[in-house]
Amino acid sequence: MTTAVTTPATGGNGARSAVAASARKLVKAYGSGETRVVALDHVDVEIARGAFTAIMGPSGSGKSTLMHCLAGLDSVTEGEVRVGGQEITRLKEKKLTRLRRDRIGFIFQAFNLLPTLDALENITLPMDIAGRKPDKAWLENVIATVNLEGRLKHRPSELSGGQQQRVAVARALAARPEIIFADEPTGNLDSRSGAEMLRFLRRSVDELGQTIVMVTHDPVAAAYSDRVLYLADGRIVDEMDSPTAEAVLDRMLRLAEDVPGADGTHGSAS
Ligand SMILES: Nc1ncnc2c1ncn2[C@@H]1O[C@H](COP(=O)(O)OP(=O)(O)OP(=O)(O)O)[C@@H](O)[C@H]1O
Repeated sequence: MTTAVTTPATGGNGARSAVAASARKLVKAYGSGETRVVALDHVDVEIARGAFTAIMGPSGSGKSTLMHCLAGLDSVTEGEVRVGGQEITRLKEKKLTRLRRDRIGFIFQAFNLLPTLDALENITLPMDIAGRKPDKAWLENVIATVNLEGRLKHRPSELSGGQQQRVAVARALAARPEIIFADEPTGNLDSRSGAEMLRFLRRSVDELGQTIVMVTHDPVAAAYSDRVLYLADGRIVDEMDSPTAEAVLDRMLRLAEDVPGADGTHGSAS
């Protein structure tokens, strides 16, 4: 089974679709002949707008590849990907770059902050590069959401790891992207900063209406989401709405019995 059905977004304004991004019959293969690896095997998925979606699965199951294809960071072998209704798989690199810059936000494990800029300058940098003026009220809202009001003039070296991560979150939120992709965003944080970060992501969905897709190995992190998609061997094999950490862990263990390698010990995607 490779189908995941979206949860309808509540309270839509009618003009925007309830789906922020989608993939249809998405195949991504690396290499050819003997060394060909099918990382994604006919994946159908819809990412609900204004919701927090977690992608889980064992190492090598295709999580990062799915995220990169949905974000227009990686080309696809077959199938189509849409962001906000726009088909992106056949876009030329220049248009893709613009789409990523204007409509997509990223949070990676490494925060990629510029050391010579202060927190506020780091937050507005993508908009400065794009020549866009930040919406002042929105920016203040984002900064308040991530609790950075007292730290805006600090450089990254003067901030704790958790604070730096919050700057990275604020940077992703500030431009009001259509969708934010977060790849193991808590991977390099201690558990307290990680929990803080996840609460901010949750708040940005609840209070700012942000759409977030997060790749994670951690059932506790996944429990902050609205919906968990489980990948194994390049396919979506299960999904769960309103997850709890216990339910996610239980499902992972059961999938490990059904799908060889789904316990994360020897995942393969061949
Ligand atoms: N550039 C590449 N060239 C060849 N194979 C690749 C490439 N990138 C990924 N793969 C393969 O595609 C499959 C899926 O990889 P992917 O990184 O998406 O998995 P993942 O679920 O994110 O793994 P992890 O949890 O370990 O980060 C793996 O078998 C991987 O070896």
